[in-house]
Amino acid sequence: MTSHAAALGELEGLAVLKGHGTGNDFVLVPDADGAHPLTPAQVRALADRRFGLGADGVLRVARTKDSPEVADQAADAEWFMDYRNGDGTTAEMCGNGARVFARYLVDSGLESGTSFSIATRGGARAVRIEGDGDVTIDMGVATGPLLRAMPVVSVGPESWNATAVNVPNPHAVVFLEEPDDLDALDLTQPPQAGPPAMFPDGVNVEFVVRVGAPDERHVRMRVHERGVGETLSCGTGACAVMVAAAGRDQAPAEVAYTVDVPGGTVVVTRRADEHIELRGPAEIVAIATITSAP
Ligand SMILES: N[C@H](CCC[C@H](N)C(=O)O)C(=O)O
Repeated sequence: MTSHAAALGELEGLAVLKGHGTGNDFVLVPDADGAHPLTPAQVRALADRRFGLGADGVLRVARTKDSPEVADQAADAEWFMDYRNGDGTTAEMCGNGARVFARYLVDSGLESGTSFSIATRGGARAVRIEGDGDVTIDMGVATGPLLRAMPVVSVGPESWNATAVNVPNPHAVVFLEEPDDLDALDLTQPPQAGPPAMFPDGVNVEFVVRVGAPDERHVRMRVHERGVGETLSCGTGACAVMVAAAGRDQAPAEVAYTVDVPGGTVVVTRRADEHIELRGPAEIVAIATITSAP
Protein backbone atom coordinates (compact mmCIF):
# COMPACT_ATOMS: atom_id res chain seq x y z
CA MET A 1 0.00 0.00 0.00
CA THR A 2 1.41 3.41 -0.94
CA SER A 3 1.89 6.00 1.79
CA HIS A 4 -0.79 8.05 0.07
CA ALA A 5 -3.27 5.15 0.29
CA ALA A 6 -2.49 4.77 3.98
CA ALA A 7 -2.94 8.51 4.57
CA LEU A 8 -6.22 8.58 2.65
CA GLY A 9 -7.37 5.52 4.57
CA GLU A 10 -7.05 7.64 7.74
CA LEU A 11 -9.60 10.03 6.17
CA GLU A 12 -12.07 7.36 5.00
CA GLY A 13 -15.61 8.70 4.78
CA LEU A 14 -14.54 12.36 4.85
CA ALA A 15 -16.60 14.65 2.61
CA VAL A 16 -14.40 17.14 0.75
CA LEU A 17 -14.82 19.62 -2.10
CA LYS A 18 -12.69 20.80 -5.03
CA GLY A 19 -12.49 24.42 -6.10
CA HIS A 20 -10.25 26.92 -7.86
CA GLY A 21 -9.54 30.60 -8.26
CA THR A 22 -8.19 31.38 -11.78
CA GLY A 23 -6.88 27.82 -12.03
CA ASN A 24 -5.11 27.73 -8.63
CA ASP A 25 -6.89 24.70 -7.28
CA PHE A 26 -7.63 23.45 -3.81
CA VAL A 27 -9.19 20.59 -1.90
CA LEU A 28 -11.52 22.02 0.76
CA VAL A 29 -11.86 19.97 3.96
CA PRO A 30 -14.84 21.02 6.11
CA ASP A 31 -13.81 20.37 9.71
CA ALA A 32 -16.15 22.36 12.00
CA ASP A 33 -15.73 19.87 14.85
CA GLY A 34 -11.94 19.70 14.56
CA ALA A 35 -11.94 15.95 13.92
CA HIS A 36 -9.42 16.19 11.03
CA PRO A 37 -6.44 18.42 11.88
CA LEU A 38 -4.69 16.97 8.78
CA THR A 39 -1.12 15.69 8.93
CA PRO A 40 1.36 16.76 6.22
CA ALA A 41 1.14 13.22 4.80
CA GLN A 42 -2.65 13.49 4.54
CA VAL A 43 -2.31 16.87 2.79
CA ARG A 44 0.21 15.44 0.31
CA ALA A 45 -2.11 12.51 -0.37
CA LEU A 46 -5.15 14.75 -0.96
CA ALA A 47 -3.10 17.05 -3.23
CA ASP A 48 -1.44 14.28 -5.26
CA ARG A 49 -2.67 14.51 -8.87
CA ARG A 50 -2.34 10.76 -9.50
CA PHE A 51 -2.94 8.96 -6.21
CA GLY A 52 -5.23 11.54 -4.59
CA LEU A 53 -7.75 14.20 -5.60
CA GLY A 54 -5.10 16.57 -6.98
CA ALA A 55 -4.65 20.24 -6.01
CA ASP A 56 -2.08 22.97 -5.50
CA GLY A 57 -3.15 23.27 -1.88
CA VAL A 58 -5.61 22.24 0.83
CA LEU A 59 -8.02 24.55 2.66
CA ARG A 60 -9.22 23.11 5.97
CA VAL A 61 -12.37 24.86 7.20
CA ALA A 62 -11.93 25.16 10.97
CA ARG A 63 -13.60 27.13 13.73
CA THR A 64 -11.35 30.07 14.66
CA LYS A 65 -12.15 29.79 18.38
CA ASP A 66 -10.99 26.14 18.37
CA SER A 67 -7.74 26.90 16.48
CA PRO A 68 -5.12 28.03 19.03
CA GLU A 69 -2.81 29.73 16.52
CA VAL A 70 -5.56 32.12 15.38
CA ALA A 71 -7.99 32.08 18.34
CA ASP A 72 -7.23 35.78 18.94
CA GLN A 73 -9.09 36.46 15.66
CA ALA A 74 -12.28 34.73 16.89
CA ALA A 75 -14.06 38.02 17.66
CA ASP A 76 -13.70 39.05 14.02
CA ALA A 77 -13.92 35.78 12.12
CA GLU A 78 -15.89 32.60 12.86
CA TRP A 79 -13.99 30.47 10.30
CA PHE A 80 -10.25 29.84 9.93
CA MET A 81 -8.75 29.14 6.52
CA ASP A 82 -6.14 26.56 7.53
CA TYR A 83 -4.13 26.71 4.27
CA ARG A 84 -1.56 24.06 3.39
CA ASN A 85 0.72 23.90 0.36
CA GLY A 86 0.52 20.72 -1.67
CA ASP A 87 3.81 19.51 -0.16
CA GLY A 88 2.22 19.61 3.29
CA THR A 89 3.84 22.86 4.48
CA THR A 90 1.84 25.80 5.80
CA ALA A 91 1.95 29.38 4.53
CA GLU A 92 0.91 32.69 6.05
CA MET A 93 -1.70 33.50 3.41
CA CYS A 94 -3.30 32.29 0.19
CA GLY A 95 -5.18 34.88 -1.85
CA ASN A 96 -6.87 32.64 -4.42
CA GLY A 97 -7.61 30.14 -1.67
CA ALA A 98 -9.28 32.86 0.39
CA ARG A 99 -11.69 33.56 -2.48
CA VAL A 100 -12.55 29.87 -2.87
CA PHE A 101 -12.86 29.53 0.92
CA ALA A 102 -15.29 32.47 1.00
CA ARG A 103 -17.31 31.01 -1.86
CA TYR A 104 -17.64 27.74 0.08
CA LEU A 105 -18.72 29.53 3.28
CA VAL A 106 -21.51 31.34 1.41
CA ASP A 107 -22.62 28.38 -0.74
CA SER A 108 -22.75 26.10 2.32
CA GLY A 109 -24.67 28.66 4.40
CA LEU A 110 -21.89 28.94 7.00
CA GLU A 111 -21.82 32.67 6.21
CA SER A 112 -25.05 34.42 5.22
CA GLY A 113 -23.97 37.94 4.30
CA THR A 114 -21.90 39.35 1.46
CA SER A 115 -19.34 40.94 3.81
CA PHE A 116 -17.57 39.00 6.54
CA SER A 117 -14.06 38.20 7.74
CA ILE A 118 -12.03 35.00 7.75
CA ALA A 119 -9.13 34.09 10.02
CA THR A 120 -5.77 33.27 8.45
CA ARG A 121 -2.21 32.76 9.67
CA GLY A 122 -1.53 36.23 8.28
CA GLY A 123 -4.35 37.81 10.32
CA ALA A 124 -8.09 38.38 9.87
CA ARG A 125 -9.01 39.25 6.29
CA ALA A 126 -12.21 41.04 5.18
CA VAL A 127 -14.18 39.39 2.37
CA ARG A 128 -16.69 40.98 -0.01
CA ILE A 129 -18.92 38.97 -2.35
CA GLU A 130 -19.43 41.15 -5.44
CA GLY A 131 -22.64 41.41 -7.46
CA ASP A 132 -21.08 39.70 -10.46
CA GLY A 133 -20.01 36.73 -8.33
CA ASP A 134 -16.41 37.82 -7.99
CA VAL A 135 -14.89 37.72 -4.53
CA THR A 136 -12.77 40.56 -3.15
CA ILE A 137 -10.30 39.95 -0.32
CA ASP A 138 -8.71 42.76 1.68
CA MET A 139 -5.19 41.35 1.76
CA GLY A 140 -3.97 43.90 4.30
CA VAL A 141 -0.90 46.06 3.82
CA ALA A 142 1.96 44.53 1.84
CA THR A 143 5.48 45.21 3.02
CA GLY A 144 7.92 46.06 0.28
CA PRO A 145 9.69 46.57 -1.91
CA LEU A 146 12.08 45.43 0.79
CA LEU A 147 15.17 47.45 -0.07
CA ARG A 148 17.59 46.04 2.48
CA ALA A 149 19.28 44.03 -0.25
CA MET A 150 18.14 43.44 -3.79
CA PRO A 151 17.52 39.72 -4.06
CA VAL A 152 18.81 37.86 -7.11
CA VAL A 153 16.79 35.14 -8.84
CA SER A 154 18.33 32.56 -11.17
CA VAL A 155 16.75 30.11 -13.59
CA GLY A 156 19.39 27.94 -15.21
CA PRO A 157 22.21 30.20 -16.50
CA GLU A 158 20.10 33.38 -16.31
CA SER A 159 19.95 35.72 -13.32
CA TRP A 160 17.99 38.87 -12.57
CA ASN A 161 17.64 41.37 -9.76
CA ALA A 162 14.28 40.91 -8.05
CA THR A 163 11.97 42.91 -5.82
CA ALA A 164 11.07 41.39 -2.44
CA VAL A 165 7.49 41.92 -1.23
CA ASN A 166 5.71 40.18 1.68
CA VAL A 167 1.94 39.65 1.62
CA PRO A 168 2.77 38.54 4.36
CA ASN A 169 4.13 35.38 2.75
CA PRO A 170 7.43 36.03 0.96
CA HIS A 171 7.64 36.86 -2.75
CA ALA A 172 10.44 37.78 -5.15
CA VAL A 173 9.27 39.58 -8.30
CA VAL A 174 11.35 39.61 -11.50
CA PHE A 175 10.50 41.97 -14.37
CA LEU A 176 11.31 40.73 -17.87
CA GLU A 177 11.41 42.89 -20.99
CA GLU A 178 9.95 40.56 -23.60
CA PRO A 179 6.76 38.43 -23.51
CA ASP A 180 8.64 35.67 -25.31
CA ASP A 181 11.17 35.59 -22.48
CA LEU A 182 8.30 35.00 -20.03
CA ASP A 183 6.84 32.21 -22.13
CA ALA A 184 10.25 30.59 -22.66
CA LEU A 185 11.10 30.31 -18.96
CA ASP A 186 11.59 26.74 -17.76
CA LEU A 187 9.87 26.68 -14.35
CA THR A 188 9.83 22.92 -13.98
CA GLN A 189 12.50 23.38 -11.31
CA PRO A 190 12.45 25.92 -8.45
CA PRO A 191 14.18 29.19 -9.35
CA GLN A 192 17.13 29.95 -7.08
CA ALA A 193 16.55 33.07 -4.97
CA GLY A 194 19.14 34.66 -2.76
CA PRO A 195 20.88 35.65 -0.67
CA PRO A 196 19.60 32.61 1.27
CA ALA A 197 19.43 34.63 4.50
CA MET A 198 16.76 36.79 2.87
CA PHE A 199 14.41 33.84 2.39
CA PRO A 200 15.05 31.50 5.33
CA ASP A 201 11.65 29.83 4.82
CA GLY A 202 11.74 29.74 1.02
CA VAL A 203 10.03 32.13 -1.37
CA ASN A 204 7.36 32.37 -4.08
CA VAL A 205 8.89 33.74 -7.31
CA GLU A 206 6.94 35.71 -9.91
CA PHE A 207 8.09 36.67 -13.43
CA VAL A 208 6.30 39.62 -15.02
CA VAL A 209 6.03 41.48 -18.30
CA ARG A 210 4.13 44.65 -18.95
CA VAL A 211 1.06 44.53 -21.23
CA GLY A 212 0.79 47.78 -23.21
CA ALA A 213 2.04 51.14 -21.92
CA PRO A 214 2.93 51.72 -18.25
CA ASP A 215 -0.16 53.90 -17.70
CA GLU A 216 -2.40 50.98 -18.73
CA ARG A 217 -1.53 49.34 -15.38
CA HIS A 218 -1.67 45.89 -16.99
CA VAL A 219 0.85 43.09 -16.47
CA ARG A 220 1.13 39.37 -17.19
CA MET A 221 2.88 36.92 -14.86
CA ARG A 222 3.96 33.38 -14.25
CA VAL A 223 4.75 32.04 -10.79
CA HIS A 224 6.74 29.28 -9.14
CA GLU A 225 5.20 28.78 -5.72
CA ARG A 226 6.99 27.74 -2.56
CA GLY A 227 5.76 24.31 -1.53
CA VAL A 228 3.88 23.72 -4.78
CA GLY A 229 5.75 24.43 -8.03
CA GLU A 230 4.51 26.41 -11.04
CA THR A 231 0.80 27.16 -10.65
CA LEU A 232 -1.70 28.78 -13.01
CA SER A 233 -2.26 31.60 -10.58
CA CYS A 234 -1.16 33.00 -7.23
CA GLY A 235 -3.24 35.60 -5.44
CA THR A 236 -0.61 36.76 -3.00
CA GLY A 237 1.80 36.70 -5.94
CA ALA A 238 -0.46 38.97 -7.97
CA CYS A 239 -0.53 41.36 -5.00
CA ALA A 240 3.26 41.30 -4.74
CA VAL A 241 3.51 41.93 -8.49
CA MET A 242 1.17 44.91 -8.23
CA VAL A 243 3.18 46.47 -5.40
CA ALA A 244 6.45 45.95 -7.29
CA ALA A 245 5.02 47.25 -10.57
CA ALA A 246 3.48 50.30 -8.91
CA GLY A 247 6.88 51.10 -7.39
CA ARG A 248 8.59 50.63 -10.74
CA ASP A 249 5.99 52.80 -12.49
CA GLN A 250 6.04 55.43 -9.72
CA ALA A 251 2.26 54.99 -9.72
CA PRO A 252 0.02 56.99 -7.38
CA ALA A 253 -0.71 55.65 -3.89
CA GLU A 254 -4.23 54.66 -4.95
CA VAL A 255 -3.95 52.49 -8.04
CA ALA A 256 -5.35 49.32 -9.61
CA TYR A 257 -3.55 46.83 -11.85
CA THR A 258 -4.99 44.15 -14.08
CA VAL A 259 -2.88 41.04 -13.60
CA ASP A 260 -3.10 38.29 -16.22
CA VAL A 261 -2.12 34.85 -14.96
CA PRO A 262 -2.04 31.63 -16.99
CA GLY A 263 -5.37 30.63 -15.40
CA GLY A 264 -7.23 33.89 -15.92
CA THR A 265 -7.19 37.52 -14.73
CA VAL A 266 -7.43 39.23 -11.35
CA VAL A 267 -7.58 42.91 -10.41
CA VAL A 268 -5.36 44.15 -7.60
CA THR A 269 -6.13 47.54 -6.07
CA ARG A 270 -4.16 49.58 -3.54
CA ARG A 271 -6.47 51.76 -1.46
CA ALA A 272 -5.69 55.12 0.11
CA ASP A 273 -5.15 53.31 3.45
CA GLU A 274 -2.51 51.17 1.66
CA HIS A 275 -4.60 48.02 1.99
CA ILE A 276 -4.30 45.77 -1.05
CA GLU A 277 -7.56 44.33 -2.45
CA LEU A 278 -7.54 41.18 -4.59
CA ARG A 279 -10.61 40.69 -6.79
CA GLY A 280 -11.36 37.67 -8.95
CA PRO A 281 -13.57 34.63 -9.55
CA ALA A 282 -13.92 31.61 -7.29
CA GLU A 283 -15.47 28.28 -8.30
CA ILE A 284 -16.49 25.15 -6.44
CA VAL A 285 -16.34 22.40 -9.05
CA ALA A 286 -16.98 19.12 -7.22
CA ILE A 287 -17.93 17.32 -4.00
CA ALA A 288 -16.26 14.02 -3.15
CA THR A 289 -16.08 11.43 -0.38
CA ILE A 290 -12.76 9.83 0.59
CA THR A 291 -13.02 6.05 0.31
CA SER A 292 -10.25 3.67 1.31
CA ALA A 293 -8.41 1.59 -1.29
CA PRO A 294 -10.64 -1.28 -2.50
N1 LIG B 1 -1.52 30.22 -4.36
C1 LIG B 1 -1.51 31.03 -3.17
C2 LIG B 1 -0.15 31.25 -2.66
C3 LIG B 1 0.14 30.33 -1.62
C4 LIG B 1 1.44 30.74 -1.08
C5 LIG B 1 2.27 29.55 -0.73
N2 LIG B 1 2.76 28.88 -1.94
C6 LIG B 1 3.42 30.00 0.11
O1 LIG B 1 3.52 31.20 0.41
O2 LIG B 1 4.17 29.11 0.49
C7 LIG B 1 -2.18 32.37 -3.37
O3 LIG B 1 -3.09 32.41 -4.17
O4 LIG B 1 -1.78 33.34 -2.70
